[in-house]
Amino acid sequence: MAQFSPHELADRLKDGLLSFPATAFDAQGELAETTYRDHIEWQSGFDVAGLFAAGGTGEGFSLTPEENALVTEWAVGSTRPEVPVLGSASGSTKQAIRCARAAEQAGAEGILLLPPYLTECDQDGLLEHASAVCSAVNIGVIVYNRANAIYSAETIARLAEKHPNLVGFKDALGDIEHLARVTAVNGDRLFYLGGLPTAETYALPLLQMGVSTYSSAMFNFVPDFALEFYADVRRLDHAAVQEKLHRFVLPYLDIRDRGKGYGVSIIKAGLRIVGHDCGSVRPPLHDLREQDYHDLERLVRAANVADVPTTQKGETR
Ligand SMILES: O=C([O-])C(=O)C[C@H](O)[C@@H](O)C(=O)[O-]
Repeated sequence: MAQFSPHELADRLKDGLLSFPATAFDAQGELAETTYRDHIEWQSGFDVAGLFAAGGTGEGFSLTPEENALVTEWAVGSTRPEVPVLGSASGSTKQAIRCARAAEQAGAEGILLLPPYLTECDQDGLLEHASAVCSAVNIGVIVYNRANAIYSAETIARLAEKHPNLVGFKDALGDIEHLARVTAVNGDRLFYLGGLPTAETYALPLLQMGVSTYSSAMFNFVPDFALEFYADVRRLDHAAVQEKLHRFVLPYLDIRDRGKGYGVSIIKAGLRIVGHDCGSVRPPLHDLREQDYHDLERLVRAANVADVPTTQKGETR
């Protein structure tokens, strides 16, 4: 049973950093329950506004619906009670409904609706898809504007009018005109969160457009740094944001951009480096190549963004 109404949830999420925990796998690529629960406990011990299980960084796209339900249940059971957990829904409309209902049953406070796979879709199709998921649950729903699910401002308005539990719009398109339309048409009926890869990069300029928070993938392994970055953004402290971009975020992007899918793989590498190993990524992603791993390790040390256990020093994987 959810503790927050959809609107209470939105109020809570919009003014704090959002955690998107990695999903832990064992050496065979199967879910690693204890490691995952430990990771959630660690992550929820920080001052985050919400925790999104099985999102993009959580490789939600590589989980079966049964695994998705388990991961959400474990997250709900391992987080601090004050930190709301949201589940994810993806794939066909039927599968997304199944995931959304399972998350609600597991005690999730909301759902992030990921894009459906493969096919292109027009606005009527997207409206029907998102509408079916919103109708299937009572908890809050956030749509993820990305890939084949690009919602027009009008589609969002129609969804918002029909479904009081649609509370948020997460953007990973990064098209300023599109975002301006969505925010102008929908105003404060929704809250807006940034979801471009390594969302810190865009956080300060997007705040001007009403995007008051973002999904921080790097929070997984440099939580203190990510929280300080968010605080700098909200204080509009340009100098502090620039300093952190130069010291860590930009050189981090240089490593992330060396491989497709590295946006997620680099998080698992970072977790290993800081001593919170959550295993490898699942195909179709692959882990960082050795040189990239070592470069990330050197960067984490040089930028002084996390403690690196001494046993990790110079260790090859
Ligand atoms: O679904 C997710 O995990 C995210 O949206 C995380 C993002 O990919 C992004 O915001 C990031 O990399 O910080």
